Amino acid sequence: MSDYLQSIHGPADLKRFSNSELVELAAEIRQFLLKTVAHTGGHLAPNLGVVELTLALHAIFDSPRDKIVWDVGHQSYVHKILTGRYDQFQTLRQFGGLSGFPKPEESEHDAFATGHSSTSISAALGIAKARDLAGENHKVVAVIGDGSLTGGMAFEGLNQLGHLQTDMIVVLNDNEMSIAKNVGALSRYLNRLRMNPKLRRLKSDIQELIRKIPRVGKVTVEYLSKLEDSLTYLVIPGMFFEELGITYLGPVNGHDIAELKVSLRDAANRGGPVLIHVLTVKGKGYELAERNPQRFHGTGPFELANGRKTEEPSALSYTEVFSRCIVDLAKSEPKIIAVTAAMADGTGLLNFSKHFPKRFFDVGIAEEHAVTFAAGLAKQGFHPVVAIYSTFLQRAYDQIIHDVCLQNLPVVFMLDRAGLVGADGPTHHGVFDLSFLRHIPNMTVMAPKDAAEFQDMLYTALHTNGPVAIRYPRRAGLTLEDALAYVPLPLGTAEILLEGKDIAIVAIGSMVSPALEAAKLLKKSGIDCTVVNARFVKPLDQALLLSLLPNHSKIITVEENAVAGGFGSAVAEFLTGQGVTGVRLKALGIPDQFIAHGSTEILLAQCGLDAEGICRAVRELNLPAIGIRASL
Ligand SMILES: Cc1ncc(C[n+]2csc(CCOP(=O)(O)OP(=O)(O)O)c2C)c(N)n1
Ligand SMILES: CC(=O)[C@@H](O)[C@H](O)COP(=O)(O)O
Ligand SMILES: [Mg+2]
Repeated sequence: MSDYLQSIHGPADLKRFSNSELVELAAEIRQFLLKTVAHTGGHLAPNLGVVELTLALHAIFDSPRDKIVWDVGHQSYVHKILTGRYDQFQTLRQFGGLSGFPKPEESEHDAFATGHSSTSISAALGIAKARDLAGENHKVVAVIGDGSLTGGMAFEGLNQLGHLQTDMIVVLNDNEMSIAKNVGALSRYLNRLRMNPKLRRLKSDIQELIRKIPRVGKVTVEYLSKLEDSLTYLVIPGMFFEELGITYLGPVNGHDIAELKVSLRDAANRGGPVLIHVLTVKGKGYELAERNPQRFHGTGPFELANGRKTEEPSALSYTEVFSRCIVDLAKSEPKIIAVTAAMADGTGLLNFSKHFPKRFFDVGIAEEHAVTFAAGLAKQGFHPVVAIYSTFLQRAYDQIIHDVCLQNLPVVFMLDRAGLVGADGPTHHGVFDLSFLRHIPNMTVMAPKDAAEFQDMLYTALHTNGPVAIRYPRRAGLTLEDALAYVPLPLGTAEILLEGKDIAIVAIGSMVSPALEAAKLLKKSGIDCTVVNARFVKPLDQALLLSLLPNHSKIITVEENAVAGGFGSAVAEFLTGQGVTGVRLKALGIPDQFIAHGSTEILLAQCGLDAEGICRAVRELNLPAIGIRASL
């Protein structure tokens, strides 16, 4: 095994490497990736697949002068290692350590921050246009996966790229995988290109032949060039990218550094928009990941020898509860349809897809489409359940308003990963959904305090004639006595869990449990709290809130969502709207800043959203204030 990595401080150091040395370096990087990610966890398989591609990119281009934009950015580890972050790499995804995604604050080589998919072509085009407007001269490369290419934004970018004819390269990293096997007509199309290298050779043979015919006047040249087009379309149906005005190169073997370098150089020399179709193997070089790339797409720490997770997640997660219940409920309710945007496993719908293949739709990475598709189903009498991580639903804000809520359609939104998600960091924290959903007319918004209540909420949502969102966190460790039991909840009803007299803590969802814990601790120091499980952010339990007022002049709300516009705001709006004065209100939640990556325990504590933090806030609020009394 070579020992080159230590000596690479930046991509400039790569320029002196021969192709055979780069091959050795690729092997060394793979070992380093495996050793480190087995310890830290992270997106292993995507990175193992792009080792040669990243080496070739940095060997040909001159970062940071040339800009490389990584789509999603979960495959940027090799780029990080080669751009001066080798020494810090063992801090990957840990609090205070390297981010798992490109981050311009971290390095000048990270040309653009990413985390959500399908943005790279648009961002790179903007960067390339800015270069042209400023009269600068450098190259811009977008690296996008075949999964991310299914996102609508990618096509919006390609559409403008073909129109503007900007000098820019799109590297399409095609490993036939999204997180799961890539699906859809586009994937089928790429497959045809991939399977047809012979036809591609035939195309260049035809072009070569026509070029060799002696020129006999303009008309003949035009005729021949039309003939070339027709023959091309004849042998390769739908040369989609070229039709858009983007030169298509490939397919290229993404594990052959020499071939990659030739293609990248060729693309750079051509100028104008070029797409290079690169074929890679997700998980390359680690047999277990090659065999099961989905398992190693994103992984926690694991044992290298057998791939087993070092820390098995404790007990039950909300995802698992959902997975079981939706199958159970769908057995007696044939109108239930499940929709995912490329996250069948992550959202717990894999189970459903096996039980009800005809009632399950993976639409690809296309959250906007998923929501409007569900709206169409609902309009025709079905009851779609759209399971999308909170952070990715941000994409579909307009579709929720315009296509679902405006028509009051019964679509159920299952917002997994709501709140702080931990190691993925600010691009993935789901801390805005309560704010962006609760103000939409017709929408019902709920958040469960535990697994049993979660089941009741799912049942209630499926028996509500209008849009409903249920948001729940990534964290596991739930218990459930009665596996499949459902109690319908009257909409907009909260519950008092603990009666006290000094202060009311009104908590929602994941914050109910730390609120109860805080109340226990506070009781020991003589502060007697009422604890309310709000259950609904919309409709609010207005009667219960008003009933607190005679005995509580201090109310504290707690939510794992941005304070701005969230649950606490809803309570404050309601109380001020009622003309209530003299109540001291405090809203605890995510402050007005992006929260870093790290363990959720650390992050929650940092935001004051653990029992200790709630105690602190209660004590502060409980300090005597002169002349304040609640009144209606
Ligand atoms: C908008 C959005 N939806 C979903 C995801 C979750 N996600 C992350 S990577 C990924 C698959 C991407 O596939 P591809 O681009 O082909 O990259 P690969 O992992 O195969 O290298 C998905 C669905 C995301 N990051 N952003
Ligand atoms: C890169 C990406 O967006 C996903 O792979 C995400 O990291 C998955 O998160 P979970 O591990 O919470 O499913
Ligand atoms: Mg892929």
